[in-house]
Amino acid sequence: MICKPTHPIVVLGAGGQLGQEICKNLQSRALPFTRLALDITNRFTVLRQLRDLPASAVINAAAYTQVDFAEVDPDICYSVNAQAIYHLVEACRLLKCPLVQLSTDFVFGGDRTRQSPYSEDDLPKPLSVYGRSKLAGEQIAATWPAHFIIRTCGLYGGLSANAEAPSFAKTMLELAENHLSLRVVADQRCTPSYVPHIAQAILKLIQTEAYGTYHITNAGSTTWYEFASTIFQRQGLGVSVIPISSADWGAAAARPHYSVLSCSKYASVCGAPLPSWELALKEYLDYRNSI
Ligand SMILES: NC(=O)C1=CN([C@@H]2O[C@H](COP(=O)(O)OP(=O)(O)OC[C@H]3O[C@@H](n4cnc5c(N)ncnc54)[C@H](OP(=O)(O)O)[C@@H]3O)[C@@H](O)[C@H]2O)C=CC1
Ligand SMILES: Cc1cn([C@H]2C[C@H](O)[C@@H](COP(=O)(O)OP(=O)(O)O[C@H]3O[C@@H](C)C(=O)[C@@H](O)[C@H]3O)O2)c(=O)[nH]c1=O
Repeated sequence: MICKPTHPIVVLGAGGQLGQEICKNLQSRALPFTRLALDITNRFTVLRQLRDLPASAVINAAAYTQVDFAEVDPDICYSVNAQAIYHLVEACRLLKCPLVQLSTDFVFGGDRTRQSPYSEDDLPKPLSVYGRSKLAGEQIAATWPAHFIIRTCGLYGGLSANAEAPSFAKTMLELAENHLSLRVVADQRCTPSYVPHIAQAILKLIQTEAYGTYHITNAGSTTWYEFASTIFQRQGLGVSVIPISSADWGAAAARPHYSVLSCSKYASVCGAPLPSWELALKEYLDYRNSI
């Protein structure tokens, strides 16, 4: 069951920030489905639309990603992030092709003393409805042996409806236009990751038959406070960034204080790690400044 570099690939959630970037990389090989074209929670539609396609893989970039709203509406979050994956497993079984299921660093966080990067073998312990729903989705995807479960983190720099997708980085740059100071959490350490790098890494990995769970992020780690400060410093913006705690920010969903992912398994299968978050951020800002 090899995903040959010339064969078409189904991309679900093709209107999302990662889905769009994957389709851009695949060019004519993409068989893209936006939510409007295919609602993954509808088993009948999934099987009818996918069963006869000449697909060599199904990449599921569709998800419910509103972490705070998920706390008040867990049913819709679970139906997209978990229940729907049963339908995708069924479709991949019919198509005899691998399932590529995107997941998140938010499957971790419950270990509050953690201070070293999580490997794929570490026991997940989510803190939020979103994190638990994504973990459930992983477990369902893993019932199909030909699976790639890919955990990533803090995506930015992708497109949505042909404009830049909402992300922490974009929000910071927009807020800087009319704020002299911003309060940003300084007690969540993770690795914000640049969508073009993640999309390319996924497409490289799935050309192998090394099925399993992988962590794929840019290298290194930072806090949102440091990330925002670096953005403003690099852009020469005089915004003062005030470090605050997650409790001060007061979001509905709890976030991990530490969710850095070790990506050494990806590097050993694909030959090299991704660039550091600092280099990725430079690439993003250079691109943004050039348009
Ligand atoms: N964003 C991030 O920082 C991170 C994301 N991830 C994971 O990466 C993956 C991609 O995330 P990202 O691109 O940022 O997410 P987006 O929210 O940008 O895109 C998700 C897409 O899924 C679509 N979708 C939602 N519900 C359904 C449904 N029932 N059927 C079909 N499509 C649906 C959405 O459509 P619509 O817009 O119409 O609702 C949207 O286009 C997800 O699995 C996410 O959990 C992991 C770590 C970090
Ligand atoms: C806008 C803003 C956010 N924040 C905080 C809130 C939050 O804790 C942190 C990041 O905010 P965001 O809302 O961008 O991201 P958040 O929803 O925490 O991001 C997550 O998205 C999901 C889908 C994932 O899977 C994760 O990997 C993760 O990146 O920054 C501030 O402290 N100050 C601000 O001005």
